[in-house]
Amino acid sequence: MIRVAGLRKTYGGFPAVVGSDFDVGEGEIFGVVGPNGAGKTTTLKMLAGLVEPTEGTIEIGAYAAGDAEMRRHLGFLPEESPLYEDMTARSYLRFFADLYDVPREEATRRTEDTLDRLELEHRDRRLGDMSKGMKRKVAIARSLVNDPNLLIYDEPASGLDPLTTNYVLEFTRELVERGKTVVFSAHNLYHVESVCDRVVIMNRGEIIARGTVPEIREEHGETMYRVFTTVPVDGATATDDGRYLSIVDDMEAVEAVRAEAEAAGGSVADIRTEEPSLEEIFLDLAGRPPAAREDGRGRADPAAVARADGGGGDEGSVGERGDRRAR
Ligand SMILES: Nc1ncnc2c1ncn2[C@@H]1O[C@H](COP(=O)(O)OP(=O)(O)OP(=O)(O)O)[C@@H](O)[C@H]1O
Repeated sequence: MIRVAGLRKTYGGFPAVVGSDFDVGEGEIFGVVGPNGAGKTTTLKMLAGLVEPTEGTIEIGAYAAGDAEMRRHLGFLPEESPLYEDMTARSYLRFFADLYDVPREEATRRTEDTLDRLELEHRDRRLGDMSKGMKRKVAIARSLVNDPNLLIYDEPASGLDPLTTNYVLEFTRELVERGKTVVFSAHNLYHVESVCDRVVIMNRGEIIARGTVPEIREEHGETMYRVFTTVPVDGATATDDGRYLSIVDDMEAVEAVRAEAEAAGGSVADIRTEEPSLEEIFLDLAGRPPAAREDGRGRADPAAVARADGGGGDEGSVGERGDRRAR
């Protein structure tokens, strides 16, 4: 549905997006991920035809990005959605439906359905008196008034509480189940991991990884193995339930732990694999923490998780991986 080739955007010589290439299939939910300043918003605005690329092409179905006919089938949710503060949710949505010439009855049905699904209460309250989460729901409903088949959502869940975030992400998934195509950006990698079919990871204007989350894991991540033995082996730590834990990064090392345990008269009691999260892969690729962690809205710090559960849980930590990899 979307074909992007050689896309580049510079602002007064500053490269915000550097030679992007990617395709998005019809009915796909596609994530554009990266830290603040990675070039996500610029990419999405170019897709929506709101920013002119410096170089490159964007085809959306049979149209070029920005084509007036294409825009009729597009719903864009900006990162910050300024709403007319004095309007109520209902009057605001009716206003936008009128701009798209949606018949009144149809518009009412469509917007009420969306607001029901998003559980927006107080639909006749002034937008200026609504919370951030409520405003975001109204903005999402606005992106759907023209029943578009392509939705471009810039950070749809950014800054929302966990419950509202969940609603928004689930709702985004539902849109795809209803046959729509969704491209959305996020700096919280967990949001993307839980929802997207495919992603591109951007950093400083560049795509540094792409594919499904399992593909990215396979290409860039490293599966770790937590091997529990009944006797101590070199480098293992004792667990609360009287076993010994070794963390290693390949099957050869697993076999070495097994051989050592058996030589000491013990055995391997359990082996658990541990897949790296997208965030851990990002850390490895970009070499610095994503913004999600900087603003405290990201996933829990894995090192803190490991500390809290004594290192014996299924979730590993970046620090732990680094420390034990030497085995
Ligand atoms: N209109 C503009 N003029 C000049 N520089 C810009 C403009 N818009 C974006 N930039 C710069 O381009 C880079 C990419 O910005 P962009 O907003 O696309 O990033 P982003 O990944 O969406 O970040 P965020 O998560 O903070 O929204 C940033 O360094 C930004 O400062």
